[in-house]
Amino acid sequence: MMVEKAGAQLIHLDVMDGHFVPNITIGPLVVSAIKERTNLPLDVHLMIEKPEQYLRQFIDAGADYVTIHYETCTHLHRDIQSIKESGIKVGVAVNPHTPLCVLDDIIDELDLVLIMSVNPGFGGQRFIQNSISKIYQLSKTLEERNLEHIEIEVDGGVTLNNIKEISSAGSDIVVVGSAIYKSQNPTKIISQMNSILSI
Ligand SMILES: O=C(CO)[C@@H](O)[C@H](O)COP(=O)(O)O
Repeated sequence: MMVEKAGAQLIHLDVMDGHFVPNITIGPLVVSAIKERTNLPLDVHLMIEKPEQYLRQFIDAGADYVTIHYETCTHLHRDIQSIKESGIKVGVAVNPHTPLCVLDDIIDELDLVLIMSVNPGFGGQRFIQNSISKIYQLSKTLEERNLEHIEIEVDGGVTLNNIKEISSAGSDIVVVGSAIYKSQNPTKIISQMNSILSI
């Protein structure tokens, strides 16, 4: 896989259902086909309503992380436990309008928090600048609560121009779509980003 050879560390897969977000992408069959073509961890981001009905299928398809949205889960704690019981990593994503405090009572159950830095649904959008203070705030909270093993992931509008600021604010994982896939030279972009991040 090109991005793996170029130095990507993880494959982030956007699953969209045309309900929670106004776009439709892939399902478990595609996740399992990608699993066969890479050794990188698969980070499956479920932008779907009623994710609890589909967790088993994405776990069986080979997800190493499953991330569900705070906004789609009526019984978030139960859904987190279902993912954890399968032995893979669990993440919770928050939309740009959702304050981090909604995670206060479940955050210690998590492996990852995904801060959406665009409104979910489409690639190619502009990074929402307020996300920087959100990343700082989460990073500070994790430090204060002795939860620094929880990874902070940032998704949407990441480019060569802002990746340093995003990383310095405290993110551990940055998801990059258009900046790589719409580039004339994706390998070079990955290598430049890795060098900015000292990877
Ligand atoms: O989940 C989403 C959008 O819903 C993101 O993963 C974006 O698709 C990332 O793409 P760019 O913003 O980097 O183009």
